[in-house]
Amino acid sequence: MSSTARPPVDVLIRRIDPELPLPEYAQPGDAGADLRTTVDAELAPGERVVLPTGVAIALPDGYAAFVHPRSGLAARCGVALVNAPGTVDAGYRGEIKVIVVNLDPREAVSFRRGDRIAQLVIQQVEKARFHEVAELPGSARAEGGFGSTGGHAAV
Ligand SMILES: O=c1ccn([C@H]2C[C@H](O)[C@@H](COP(=O)(O)OP(=O)(O)OP(=O)(O)O)O2)c(=O)[nH]1
Ligand SMILES: [Mg+2]
Repeated sequence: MSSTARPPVDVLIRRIDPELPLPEYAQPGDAGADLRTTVDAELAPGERVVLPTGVAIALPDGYAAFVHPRSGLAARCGVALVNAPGTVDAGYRGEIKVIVVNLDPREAVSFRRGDRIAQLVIQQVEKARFHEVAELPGSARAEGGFGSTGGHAAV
């Protein structure tokens, strides 16, 4: 059977921390490559921290990388990313960082150097050319916003 998978995009990566493994896809079909923290950290309930990952990348033009949370950490420990998904621009050459928050109301959470804390999803992104107009074309939704289709109180 022939595969319909597209070939992976080539991304240059620089190891800032030479001892830790590069980001890896845990399973062949995974969308995100796991990122590791290079430092230990303990977060009290409600505390946030910026964790370094020890890697920097150069994406091709027309791509971006998105720093997504790991669902297991969220479900087990209440760990979220403050800016999820974090956006890594194609032109960014600095170390990828992860802005982690402990949303558990009672328990502290600990990370050890090398722990997988987030996942990096690489995607093609469109660039818009904005055309200013006085009136936008009509649509079924029109200006109906949050909750306007029912189920929650409309804002
Ligand atoms: O989770 C993240 C999000 C961003 N970045 C890096 C890559 C990105 O290209 C840069 C800027 O991110 P963003 O544009 O989201 O932040 P900003 O506050 O708008 O900063 P800037 O004014 O530098 O664009 O920071 C990370 O390392 N991790
Ligand atoms: Mg920005």
